[in-house]
Amino acid sequence: MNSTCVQEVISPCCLVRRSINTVVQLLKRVLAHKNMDMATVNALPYEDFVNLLGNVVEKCPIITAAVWSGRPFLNFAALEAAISEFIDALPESGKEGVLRCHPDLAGRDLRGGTLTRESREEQTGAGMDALTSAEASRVTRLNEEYKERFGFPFIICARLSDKATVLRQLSERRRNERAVERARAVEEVKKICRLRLQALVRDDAQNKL
Ligand SMILES: NC(=O)NC1NC(=O)NC1=O
Repeated sequence: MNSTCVQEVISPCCLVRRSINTVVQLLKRVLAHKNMDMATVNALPYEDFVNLLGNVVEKCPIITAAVWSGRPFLNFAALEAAISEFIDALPESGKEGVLRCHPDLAGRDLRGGTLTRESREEQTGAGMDALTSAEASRVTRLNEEYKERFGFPFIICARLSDKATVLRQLSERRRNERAVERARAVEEVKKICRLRLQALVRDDAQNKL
């Protein structure tokens, strides 16, 4: 190490400057992340990529971690497709594992305030926090029946549903055959994923319609 380097490493002034730079970089990233374009996403280091996009599939950051190595993504659709393809390539037991990472609708986590931020916003948006006591009992009973039958929770994209739709679908879908219902639940996970991604990453194709 030459003397300039030594000075730079030990100079308090230099250390302060570096800390400020780190904070500025972090702030820039946080501000940019509200609605990142694809170039920003593609430039994210692994840790930031997973920190920012790790919950696009509920409590499955491993999926985000896995697709990171597929960068650069050409566009939003390519990123979304990489996530979908990862899920599709899982064995059925893996897909069910992904489904089991989802909280019940209007379940204990909603009541106890332990949902992820995304899930809370989605469930409250669909009125799951405003059920009458009769509705709440019905949802609890049907959720339990559903889980008993399939071994994973009932999943529906809450942002695309309202209270009536959730109740109707829960009642209807519990009669499905197991493989049909598993595929249906995976489709709902992908819809949830798309909307979560759109909240973070600019989908340029959306504005061209
Ligand atoms: N079980 C279930 O559908 N959960 C959810 N759906 C959704 O859009 N957000 C959720 O937490």
